[in-house]
Amino acid sequence: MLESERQRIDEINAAMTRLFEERMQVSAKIAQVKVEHQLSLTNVGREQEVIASQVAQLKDATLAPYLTDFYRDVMLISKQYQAKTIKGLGQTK
Ligand SMILES: O=C(O)C(=O)C[C@]1(C(=O)O)C=C[C@@H](O)C=C1
Repeated sequence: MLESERQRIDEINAAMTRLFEERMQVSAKIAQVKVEHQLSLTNVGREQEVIASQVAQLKDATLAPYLTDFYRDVMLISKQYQAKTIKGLGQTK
């Protein structure tokens, strides 16, 4: 019971983990540019744009509120990582 569904979830999780890691690496690079140009970490307009464009790609529109929450969480985690990255800049240890 549920073996094949859990196996598929495991495969999807593995793909998401790989993409998560890649996304966080890009996020850290953005953080460095933001420091150099003295930009704030949060860009509300960009966050709205990300959510709207991803929601528009859904085939099942009933998932819109869940995908919105998902990207809100992803971007919050991204900003937490950016803040930690920035704190580490210029430190020798
Ligand atoms: O695009 C940016 O400016 C980012 O810092 C990336 C990102 C994201 O993780 O997608 C994170 C924080 C911003 O508020 C908007 C988007």
